[in-house]
Amino acid sequence: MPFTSASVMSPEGNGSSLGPADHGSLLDTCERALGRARGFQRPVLASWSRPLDVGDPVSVWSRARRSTQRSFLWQSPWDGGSLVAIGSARALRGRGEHRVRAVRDGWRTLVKDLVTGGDAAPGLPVGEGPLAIGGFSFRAEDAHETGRLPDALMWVPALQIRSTVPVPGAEGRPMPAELRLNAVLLHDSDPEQVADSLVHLARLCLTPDPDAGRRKRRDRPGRTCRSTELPGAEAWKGLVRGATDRIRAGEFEKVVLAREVRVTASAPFDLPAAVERMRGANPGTTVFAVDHEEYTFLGATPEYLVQVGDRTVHALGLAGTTPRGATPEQDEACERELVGSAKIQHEHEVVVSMLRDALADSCTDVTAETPPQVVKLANVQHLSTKVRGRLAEDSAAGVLDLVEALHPTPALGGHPRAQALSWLADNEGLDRSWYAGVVGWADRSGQGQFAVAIRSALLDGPTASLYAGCGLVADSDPEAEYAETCAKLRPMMSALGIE
Ligand SMILES: C=C(O[C@H]1C=CC=C(C(=O)O)[C@@H]1O)C(=O)O
Repeated sequence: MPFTSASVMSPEGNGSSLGPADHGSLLDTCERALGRARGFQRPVLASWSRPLDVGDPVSVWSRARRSTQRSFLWQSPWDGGSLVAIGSARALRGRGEHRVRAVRDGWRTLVKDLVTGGDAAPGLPVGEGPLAIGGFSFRAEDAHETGRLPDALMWVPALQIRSTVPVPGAEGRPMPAELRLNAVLLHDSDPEQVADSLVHLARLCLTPDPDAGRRKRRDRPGRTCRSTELPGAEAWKGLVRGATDRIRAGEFEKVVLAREVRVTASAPFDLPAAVERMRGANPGTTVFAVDHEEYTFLGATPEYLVQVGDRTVHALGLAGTTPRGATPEQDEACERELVGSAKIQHEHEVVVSMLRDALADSCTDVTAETPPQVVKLANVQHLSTKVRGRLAEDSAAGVLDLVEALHPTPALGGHPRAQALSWLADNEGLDRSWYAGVVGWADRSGQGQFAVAIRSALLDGPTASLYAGCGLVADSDPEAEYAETCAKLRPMMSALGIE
């Protein structure tokens, strides 16, 4: 594809197009990577960047996501970071027990010979250079057995745009961002061809979509939906009773039991519209979407597993739930129950103490905030505790090592982990896939952010699997737990337009 300076124009005007000098600099980066690939006789990652102005990054994702097999959207309230990634320069895979480590090792090897070019954008949230993005299923075997999303899939995107999340009302107004184009060069690659195809991709992502307005107007088509609960409501409540029996018998202390609602619609779901609704209705959550082949996994989660920036580590204990009240008085009563219930406190403390212990292996100055805070979401409220530490001077651990150490926490699996997971494997009867897994990104110096993928759904055209789970302890009540899962499912139902 021949390059012309006018061929890569974004809708946002100045600062948002690539020129011939950019093309020359990108080509130079690819040529240097080729030289290194020939010298070392191994694949070399080339990563070229430049500052750019973008309007709403979500609109870039919306128009470009289906042009390649993989895309990624990330909008986080933690540091206001936004990431849109299209295409894949290199997949990093892992299987089984050591899947996170396998991905980490693949990533480390790839960035060892990294060749960079262009200019990085200053002043963006944490994260630097090319990123590895993607996630891990709840349990290593799940996805492998059923062939939906892989156990572990991270990849280096061909195109990544990092910026900050637009403040409400400012969507579409140009703001500073970094465009980065990545490719892996082999000893026999043609650098000109590589550079041209990256420019072609950038054009695709940055060129305005004349249909964007029309698409917004098609927001809620007259779609009809058929839903099935897996398992059925009474069977699920029976499982709750079975779990609490085992807990009282001393087999384990806590288990997080989930259920699925499978929805078949008369027409495919409108995912850009769903993302818009999730963003609008769930402030304070991380909105993510992972496109992999025909599947899309998306969610708006209030929980993060771990964040590493500048050698500071943050983990979050989020466990213990009550509904939101219909009036301020009722809401306060629900909050009092959340804060005052010994059962909920216990459910929460199990998570926080595991996080504290796990961080202590690689961190100094590990602290957990006390007392736990109350996080209010659209229709539920949770107990929340931030746990923080500093990576020890002699620690080489990065964010992926912490993912391996922490996942799954007792907020998703249970405690003790092995016994709870074994009970779930024998009884839950669910393919959780990436629900209650982790989704996020890592940079080459071990910084990164991983969210816990709850309040999420896995979509395949007109079929959606929605998930929700509850932490069970000895005195959990099946009816109350069932109602809690209904409340947790509601935001995704509304986002997808399922009534
Ligand atoms: C497992 C889920 O939530 C977890 C996170 C917050 C509160 C939870 C609870 O109170 O049970 C769960 O541990 C879910 O939303 O599917």
